[in-house]
Amino acid sequence: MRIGILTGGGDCPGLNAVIRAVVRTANGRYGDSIVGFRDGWRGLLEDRKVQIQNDDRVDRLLAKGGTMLGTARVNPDKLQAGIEQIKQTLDDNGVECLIPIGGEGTLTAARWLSDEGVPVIGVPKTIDNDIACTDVTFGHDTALSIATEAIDRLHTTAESHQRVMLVEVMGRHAGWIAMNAGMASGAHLTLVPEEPFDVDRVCRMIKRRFQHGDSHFICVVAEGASPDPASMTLREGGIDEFGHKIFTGVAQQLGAEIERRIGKEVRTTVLGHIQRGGAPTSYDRILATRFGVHAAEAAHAGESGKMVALHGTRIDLVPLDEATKELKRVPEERLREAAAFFG
Ligand SMILES: Nc1ncnc2c1ncn2[C@@H]1O[C@H](COP(=O)(O)OP(=O)(O)OP(=O)(O)O)[C@@H](O)[C@H]1O
Ligand SMILES: O=P(O)(O)OC[C@H]1O[C@](O)(CO)[C@@H](O)[C@@H]1O
Ligand SMILES: [Mg+2]
Repeated sequence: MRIGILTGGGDCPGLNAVIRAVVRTANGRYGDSIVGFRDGWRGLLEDRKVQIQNDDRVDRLLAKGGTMLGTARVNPDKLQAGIEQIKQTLDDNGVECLIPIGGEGTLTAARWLSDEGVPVIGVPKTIDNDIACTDVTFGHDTALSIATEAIDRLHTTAESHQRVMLVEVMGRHAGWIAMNAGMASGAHLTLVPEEPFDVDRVCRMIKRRFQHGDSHFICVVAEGASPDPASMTLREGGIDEFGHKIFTGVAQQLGAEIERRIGKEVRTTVLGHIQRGGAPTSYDRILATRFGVHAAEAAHAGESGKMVALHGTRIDLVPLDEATKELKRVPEERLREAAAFFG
């Protein structure tokens, strides 16, 4: 059998571990050959590929961050217009099943292809952990560890200067990184995209904490968090060529507003792409590896239109249709748990 593989959307620690596991399983167990397409869907539109051998080089990918195949975003309209080209490239390369590894965008495109009759098995990735139908995506644990360590460090410098520290973490539509990192590092407030925040309430919490004699205030802010429009207006950034909202720095703007309203000294740290770079944690290496093994097995078993998913400790197959219907946001009860430590 011949399997195609690609990585799409933002990179994420563990992508290489999936590629390695697909190759080791499909080739080692069944003698399948694997062709990798470069730079996400773009590689399929432009027929840019690499034959991936089951060799030492691939074996050493386990702990390496990033993706050996490269990744890219493609305007969804251009992608749709190129669907015949993609099918042609797959035919020309004798691909019998495609394994796209990506977030909700990549997996939505995978679903289109599957609807067009192309055998596809998706693998969910994203540090944001916002893919439905799977308990967790690989990459999240690594990003969380990096964010937690950073916030741990901010505690000591904030205490020394009696400052308010705002830490902006990734999380475009969902606040999983913010909420989990906030809880793991003992932050005093976490702001997430799921709930608009009220600036006056944030200011009241800060004032109260200092009035009680506490010496610092740490607030984790997801990049996609936004204020209640009645309480503050964020700068507009517009939409990029791939259809994504351009963020204008919510933490920085909130920090300026806090200083203006209550005169407290604020410092803002934006963790940015540091959260996505470097080696995956052992948890992510294992999850990515298990996803890769199961994706290869599913492809070989003739499954299609499915995504591998973690349920408890088991890896299952779920319909791509279900997985791409809506994003997995932080539910109310998790926000309530986190709120027990606010203030
Ligand atoms: N709604 C959509 N329908 C079809 N294809 C899409 C859609 N959204 C995105 N895509 C395609 O999938 C590619 C990857 O999507 P996107 O940039 O959102 O990354 P992703 O896979 O969701 O990962 P990330 O977690 O970084 O967002 C896009 O560049 C585009 O080609
Ligand atoms: O690498 P880029 O294109 O700046 O994308 C950043 C986005 O990708 C993610 O890391 C993953 O979806 C988001 O958290 C973030 O908003
Ligand atoms: Mg996306």
